[in-house]
Amino acid sequence: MSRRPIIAGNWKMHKTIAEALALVQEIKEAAAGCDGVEVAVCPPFTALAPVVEALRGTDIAVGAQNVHWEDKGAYTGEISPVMLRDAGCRYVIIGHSERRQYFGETDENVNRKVKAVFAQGLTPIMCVGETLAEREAGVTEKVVRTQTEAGLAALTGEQVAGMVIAYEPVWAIGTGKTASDEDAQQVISFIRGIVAGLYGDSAAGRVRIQYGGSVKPENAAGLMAKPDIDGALVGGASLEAASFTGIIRAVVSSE
Ligand SMILES: O=C(CO)COP(=O)(O)O
Repeated sequence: MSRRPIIAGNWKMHKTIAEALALVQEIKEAAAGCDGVEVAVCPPFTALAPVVEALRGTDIAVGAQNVHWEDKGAYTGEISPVMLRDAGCRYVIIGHSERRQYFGETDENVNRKVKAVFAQGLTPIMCVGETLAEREAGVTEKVVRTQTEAGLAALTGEQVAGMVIAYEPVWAIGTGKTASDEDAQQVISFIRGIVAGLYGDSAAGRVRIQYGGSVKPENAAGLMAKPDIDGALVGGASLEAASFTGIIRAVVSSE
């Protein structure tokens, strides 16, 4: 089963509109011809519509970094799936560890958001991953299983097959510490097994599962060469065109 890898840049809380437009212009030029992988950028909300406009006519997709589960209502400060579709998004990152850690995101809310995003025809990038304390306590699989099962509850097999899951060990995010290729492969293959148990082999064979956590041009090819790793969710290295496109090229050449 061949799955097209997806390299997505999670810009987090970085870039004004002008900076965002300058970055996507460079990415657009440098990523032209990298057809073997799908490329996506996830700017902050304020830059979504201008970035969508700047990327019109290219294959580069745009994603948001969070969403509310209701389509509209009295939820001051929130952004709905309808609004993200309206802005031209294709993807939505849901359940990032920074949202779990700093903003009280729960597994239950992740699941609500995943379902709400599908209802608007958008594709979730659902994040799971253990903290350092959890890894050291030997409960990585337990934590990842709980997050994955709760996040994927009550979906259809076709929905799961079409979505993206990102395995991001919290201890590897922004720390410069990357999971070894083998450790990342092991947990990602474990997640694929959970999907198989819940939704069958067909969905498990099609769902794309990314690795995220200090991915750089130097370590991307080794990670992507692993059989179950279908791309990367890139933080810091996605903020500069040279490093982001370096990752894309490393992945294209390892395919
Ligand atoms: O959180 C991440 C992507 O969502 C990873 O961030 P870094 O690539 O900066 O470690």
